[in-house]
Amino acid sequence: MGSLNLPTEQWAQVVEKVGGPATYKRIPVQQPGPDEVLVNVKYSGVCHTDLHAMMGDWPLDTKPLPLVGGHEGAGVVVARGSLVTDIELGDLAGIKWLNGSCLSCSYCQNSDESLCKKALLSGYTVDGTFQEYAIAKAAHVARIPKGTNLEAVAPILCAGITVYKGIKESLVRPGQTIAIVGAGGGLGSIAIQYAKAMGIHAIAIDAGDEKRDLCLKLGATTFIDFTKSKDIVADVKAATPDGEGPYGALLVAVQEKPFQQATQYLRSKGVLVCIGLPANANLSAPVFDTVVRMINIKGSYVGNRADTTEALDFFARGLINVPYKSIGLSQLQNVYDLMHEAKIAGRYVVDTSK
Ligand SMILES: NC(=O)c1ccc[n+]([C@@H]2O[C@H](COP(=O)([O-])OP(=O)(O)OC[C@H]3O[C@@H](n4cnc5c(N)ncnc54)[C@H](O)[C@@H]3O)[C@@H](O)[C@H]2O)c1
Ligand SMILES: [Zn+2]
Ligand SMILES: [Zn+2]
Repeated sequence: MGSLNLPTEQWAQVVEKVGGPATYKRIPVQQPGPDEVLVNVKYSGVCHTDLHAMMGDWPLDTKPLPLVGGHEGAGVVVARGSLVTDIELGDLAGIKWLNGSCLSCSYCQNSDESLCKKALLSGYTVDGTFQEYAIAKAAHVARIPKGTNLEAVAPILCAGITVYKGIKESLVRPGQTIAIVGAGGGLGSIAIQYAKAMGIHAIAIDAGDEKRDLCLKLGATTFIDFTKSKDIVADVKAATPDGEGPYGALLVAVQEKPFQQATQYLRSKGVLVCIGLPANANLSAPVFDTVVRMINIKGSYVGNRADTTEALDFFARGLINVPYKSIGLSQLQNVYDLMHEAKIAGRYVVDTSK
């Protein structure tokens, strides 16, 4: 194994029981296995998924507690296993939700790596990036170009990849309109900019003046406040040129209701892309309408390695300005509290040095 000088202990945020809170404490620095790298995480974005993981919201077990969350980690490679030859010590790298996958099952062969049954999930089935030193499979770490601002790029590693892939899955084309539901949050605010960069009009749906101002500043064509609108379906349709509704809807909200509404305002042949993962939520739609209006309903789950490279390339070209606020890793629980109340416009990024 090759490595730079490493400490034996580090600061981390550790979840010790379901429901939290996360505890800021010293833990040992781990060594990477033969096909892994150790990344000195400088900054990590805080995704709503981290909060779902701590709260035990999903029908999918985490690794046995204690768990270190986090999966938008941007940093520097400081150690690599003996089999790793294509990333150097000192290179910039990103740890994403998909920490590793088997690379040989039929899903991996088809580049649907997120569907791999042996996938390792950062901050969920393996310890993640809310620590100073985190491990990932070398094949899966994102290659980040030299000179990149690690604080600004961190949210691309989950939010960016996920919404970029989701917009592609929506099949919405340049010149057409997409509805982004949950547009003022982390995924949503970044989705507005990918849509804009791809030449797609975005109808942003969320709540409150701060999120409205942010969405419009980031390039949304229209903002609809779901707490004020008397008829969301009518308002969304009215925001499209022919009144028929958008070609696609990207659901990044953390409540069930908007998933049900979306099939009603999509234009015929429209595509509903489900990305948000509210706890215990179900999705139903009238069969008759779905058939005769040819509505498509699909899920989209992060992205593969090519999506990662492409999403980072949009960032590198200056097309995506992640709206983030920075805070010390020690303050993570405060971010979770704000997130739980839907009070975060954009993304929080934690700095692992404080
Ligand atoms: N599918 C995937 O691969 C994937 C990847 C990352 C995150 N996620 C999930 O996406 C969701 C969003 O994550 P985030 O980090 O952006 O969360 P966030 O808390 O930053 O944003 C969620 C937003 O949804 C808004 N919202 C709530 N109810 C709404 C409603 N009825 N209509 C419109 N907006 C509403 C909130 O006001 C908030 O702004 C989470 O459930 C997360 O787990 C999925
Ligand atoms: Zn995430
Ligand atoms: Zn696989």
